[in-house]
Amino acid sequence: MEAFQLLSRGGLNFDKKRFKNDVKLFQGSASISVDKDTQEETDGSELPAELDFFKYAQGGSTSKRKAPSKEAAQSKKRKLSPGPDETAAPPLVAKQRVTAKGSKVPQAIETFEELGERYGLSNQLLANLSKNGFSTPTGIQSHGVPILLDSRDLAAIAPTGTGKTIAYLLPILGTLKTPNGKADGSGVRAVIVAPTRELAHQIHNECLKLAEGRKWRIVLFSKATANTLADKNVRDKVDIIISTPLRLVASLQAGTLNLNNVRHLVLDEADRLLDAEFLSQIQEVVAACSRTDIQKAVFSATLPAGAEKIAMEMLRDPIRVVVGLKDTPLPLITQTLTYVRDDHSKLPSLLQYLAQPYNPPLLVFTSTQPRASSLAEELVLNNILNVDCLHAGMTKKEREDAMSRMRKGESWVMISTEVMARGMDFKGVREVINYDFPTSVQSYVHRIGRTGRAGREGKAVTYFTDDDAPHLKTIANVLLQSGSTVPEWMLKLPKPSKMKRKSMGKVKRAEVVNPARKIGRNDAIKKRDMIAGSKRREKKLAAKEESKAD
Ligand SMILES: Nc1ncnc2c1ncn2[C@@H]1O[C@H](COP(=O)(O)OP(=O)(O)OP(=O)(O)O)[C@@H](O)[C@H]1O
Repeated sequence: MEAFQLLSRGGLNFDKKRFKNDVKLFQGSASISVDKDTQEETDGSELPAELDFFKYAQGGSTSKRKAPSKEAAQSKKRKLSPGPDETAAPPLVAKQRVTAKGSKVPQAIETFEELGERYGLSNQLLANLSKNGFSTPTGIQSHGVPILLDSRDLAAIAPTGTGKTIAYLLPILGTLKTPNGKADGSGVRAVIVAPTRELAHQIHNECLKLAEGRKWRIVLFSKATANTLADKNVRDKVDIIISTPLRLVASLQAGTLNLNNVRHLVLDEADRLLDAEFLSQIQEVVAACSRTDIQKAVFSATLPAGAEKIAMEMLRDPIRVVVGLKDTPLPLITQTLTYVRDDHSKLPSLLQYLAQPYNPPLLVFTSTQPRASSLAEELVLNNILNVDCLHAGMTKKEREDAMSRMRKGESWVMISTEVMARGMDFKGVREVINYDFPTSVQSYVHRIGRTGRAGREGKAVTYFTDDDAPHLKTIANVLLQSGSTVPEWMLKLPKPSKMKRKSMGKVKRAEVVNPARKIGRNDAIKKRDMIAGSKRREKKLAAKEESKAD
């Protein structure tokens, strides 16, 4: 059985003693990095003297550490080899614990074929699963699919990259049966909501692959398609809409969309959709889905208590499934917390990191759009190859182009903001760098979850400065929970107050990552082109000289 399935499958009693060798394999990764001008290396027991965190901590030592740099050794082994999707699955693994709470929980499946026997899932759907390489269900698929096919409401919490998309798409397609609502009256029958355009697009693609061979009309809701669907005759033939909340609400308010035949409503990245920014839009969508027998499901890798309460109130007699530990990254991701003295020291640290062989594509998260653009420019000016940037301040076309380069493996370093943190599935991303500290545990879990997908190994590095220190313990606990070892002094830091927790990652940072450089984007591009031109001329000249010598 593939490592991915093993890792993410259910198994109610995870016996740590019995699997102690596997457990060991998961441990020993939170560490510690490179000691040059701007970064300090720390190990499990001692605190670098320069770190002034004792103002937060009670106890610990001030002596300098002497631990060897495990990171440096590892980086020597790294190869610069862009190849988005070919990473091998890891050789281990332990089963993840699954808890399913609710009344009359349906039995989980072991194989997709059981769905044919138990629920009459069509051979075509089963064939499409296998055609896409989905031979064995993951944990959330084993447990979640029967629940949804039993027409139950579901709150599903499962780690990043463990196949939640298929867990809700498969039952929807399995239940819709005939296309164009012939048997079910007219009008859209399923709505899937996602927080970003890019994620909605990705879900749409997954849905098309799974639906291949059937004539279901599956629409990615955009300005253009919303206009087309304003015509009721067209709209009535649509089976599934995949959309961001705002787009749906705009059409509902314009009276050009009707959701009163919707039988399935899925909120992907539910905690994000139920936060203050989206909540009223989601409430409007839910209210518009007026069928009393509608099935609702919420999915996410994280579901903090507040969001869970709202979700549970929205669902009817729900079953709550949790795979692994809530709000916890997969142990497949090697996590590192790296000290950098201050914000200005991050750029040299990153350049130093990129000067070593690394595994592209690499995803780098900044806290704001201007910082993402500024960092991308700086990398280009420093001759880093194939740098790209994607944030919500870019035009639709720019975002689509950046996505397309990323999918084709043409981007080696992608700089982004929270917009890319959730749901995006680039299987080949092997390294994530949190250039700016995440704003919450959830943000951390989702950002680093862009690597370590579908059973592959990944690596996540998080830079922290003195300003981030009050929140270090919160993230250190996440590392610990996911099986990484964490320096003891970090765990001795006091717990931040509720007030403090809210300020996590919200340090005031300059818009430009290199304040020494005050040039605009155009100047940066000009300079890059000039450098490239001069290199080309040099090469030409050298070639001429060579041929003369011959
Ligand atoms: N049964 C399966 N076997 C093998 N691969 C699978 C299976 N199900 C899904 N995958 C693959 O796993 C990857 C991750 O799936 P998906 O994007 O649905 O994860 P997710 O749990 O929704 O992650 P996130 O929380 O980040 O949104 C995808 O590339 C998908 O094709």
